[in-house]
Amino acid sequence: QKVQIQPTPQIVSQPSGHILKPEEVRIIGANSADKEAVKLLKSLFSISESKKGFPIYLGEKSDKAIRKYKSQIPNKAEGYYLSIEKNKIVVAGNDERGTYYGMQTLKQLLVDGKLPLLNIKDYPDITARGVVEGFYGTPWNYEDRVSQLKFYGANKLNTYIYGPKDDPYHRSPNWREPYPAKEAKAIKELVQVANHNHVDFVWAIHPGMDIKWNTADRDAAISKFEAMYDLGVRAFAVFFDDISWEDSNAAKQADFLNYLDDNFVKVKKNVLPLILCPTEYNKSWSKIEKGYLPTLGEKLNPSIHVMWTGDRVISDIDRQGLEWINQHIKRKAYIWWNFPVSDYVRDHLLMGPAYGLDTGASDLMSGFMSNPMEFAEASKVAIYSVADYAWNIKAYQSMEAWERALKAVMPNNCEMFRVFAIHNADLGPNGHGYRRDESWEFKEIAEKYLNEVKSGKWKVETIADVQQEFIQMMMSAKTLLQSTDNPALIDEIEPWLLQFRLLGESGLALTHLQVALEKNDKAYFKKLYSYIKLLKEEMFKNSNSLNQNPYQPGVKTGSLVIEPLINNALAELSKQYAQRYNEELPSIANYIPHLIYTNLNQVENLPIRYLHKTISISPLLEVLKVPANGYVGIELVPEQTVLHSKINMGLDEFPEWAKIQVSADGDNWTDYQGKYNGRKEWVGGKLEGLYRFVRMVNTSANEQECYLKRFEVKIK
Ligand SMILES: C=CCNC1=N[C@@H]2[C@@H](O)[C@H](O)[C@@H](CO)O[C@@H]2S1
Repeated sequence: QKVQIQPTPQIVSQPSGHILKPEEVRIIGANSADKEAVKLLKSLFSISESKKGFPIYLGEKSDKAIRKYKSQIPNKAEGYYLSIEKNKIVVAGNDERGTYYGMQTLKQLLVDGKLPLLNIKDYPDITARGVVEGFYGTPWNYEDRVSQLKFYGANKLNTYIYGPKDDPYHRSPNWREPYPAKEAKAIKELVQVANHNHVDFVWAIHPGMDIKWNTADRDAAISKFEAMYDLGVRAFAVFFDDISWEDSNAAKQADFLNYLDDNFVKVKKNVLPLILCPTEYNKSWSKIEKGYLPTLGEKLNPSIHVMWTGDRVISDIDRQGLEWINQHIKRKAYIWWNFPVSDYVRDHLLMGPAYGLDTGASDLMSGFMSNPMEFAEASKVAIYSVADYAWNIKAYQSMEAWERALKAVMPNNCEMFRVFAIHNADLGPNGHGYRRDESWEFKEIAEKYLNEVKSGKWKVETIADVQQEFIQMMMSAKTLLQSTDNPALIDEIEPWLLQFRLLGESGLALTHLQVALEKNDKAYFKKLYSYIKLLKEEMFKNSNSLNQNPYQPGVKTGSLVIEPLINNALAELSKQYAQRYNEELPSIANYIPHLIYTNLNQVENLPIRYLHKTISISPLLEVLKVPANGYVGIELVPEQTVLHSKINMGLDEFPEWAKIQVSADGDNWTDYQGKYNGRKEWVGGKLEGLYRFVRMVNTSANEQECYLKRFEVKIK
């Protein structure tokens, strides 16, 4: 039988039977072996004081206790040799972390009081593997982080990079200031938890918003690093991402990093190599001829890592893209993979498989970090898969890892969790154009069902298949809401569970509309229709009260297949009702008629929200580049009376290069007079007449930049 080990080991022998868990064990090498490994071993077995216990040899390749097995140990950082035999067990690490990982594997193999007889030679493909808490939004809390660090230890992830954008002591305005006592204490404790789980705690500083290239700010960074060093931090990063491009001077950034390297990292000796998050951090933003990346490649001390998100901000990672970047930065890219981060699609959860990762790229990366969602527990599904990928790249299978991840996160309800996860994977339309597959096992039935609804010739078994899926959604939501195996997870995803249950229920009711038509029961149809309306009103209420945030407020679930299926079938069946009974029912399918209006491909996929007569563009987190005659705005379908508009471009005053304009036909434009309010937002008032377009346009002759923090229009 095949043993299942996470992450997938490099070399495992075929098990030749098993032994029962020894009553008592004797540890040979306890005082020289890695102490966390010893602690883990003692937590698994009862230790006999006398000589008669079952021998477990534990230690690193330089230890006497395992000298006999030295030649079996892979000569790779964090590698280990594990052998489970009838009369002994050997856990031998190439280094301390290797021994610890050998013990983590042994722990996984101890199932139902039995151990398989086998031997393993194992080691990681990628040196630095883990998570960068680098998202916008509510930073993880202390308990989240402790739980994460333990999860990383168990899954052989060795790095956690602390860089939450919304921590004012990581970024502006207080990157120069030491943490207040309470926060400092928490970080000190987290570093200790990290050490107990063999995770390198990397503290990142983000000076880019207001750094001055002078000795004062250089030394401010050093003194902040010293303060973090005093809290136990032994690994550091410097982030220059998402800042205005004037400050993205590669030579200055490189000098700054080299100065920190020469005057802090190299001086301290026990500090890991520095990590830089560059401004030009993906290929779509790079203009090699301008020299940003080549300058970093030339000037940065060779030991400094350079982070990279791939061909785009949110991107698959492949060999070709890695070869491209590595040649320019003259080192192996340290990947910051923007999955399952959802800070640009906050109304969605990303619970699907981690795919789009090249299994032929193990020699091209120095690090692989997942940038997760603000929901720590929910992010573990993807983080688990990233752990499997980064440890053994060629063996990685995203779907298989995903199945195991679901079980790891919800051990007692993984089947119900799977129903939820499979229908909560895609992000919906977004500014990055990044999409994920969703409901892939239901798509075919959904297609068949909708075609049968349209033709009016539906089959009972198709309806039964669809009813089964909708009922399972309700069962999943209810079971998970009442589950106890991971309460922190349920707290995080509760809004989506409530929505998921209602979506399933509305789907089920929908199938009964067909029953009503079959029985020619007009009254029943109308009762069902108003029932579905009630369900949708409750979903609307959820979406306007839960998970509220200034970016993508609300709760979207099943948005790729299930929700459109229900809306399309509903529209179709109410049409059939109208034809049969010559009576129109009020439309309750929730489509938004209004559109984004732009010639900028950075924002062409941004979703439009429509709520209480206000139409708004989903905000962008990154810097928006607007070439001459570039514009972004809203197309009102059909034309409307504009009552009020608000636009926030993240600039202190309204730029002279921009104009706000309106038009009825998209050809003749009129200036829309407005002014800045106290919150540096442009505000425009009521307009006479009907308009179809409202836009911001760059009327200058050069490319300009701004942010798109808010763009909304209120109609009559
Ligand atoms: C290699 C550097 C990556 N830096 C990034 N900063 C931003 C992150 O803070 C966001 O979470 C992420 C998703 O919205 O987009 C870019 S990715």
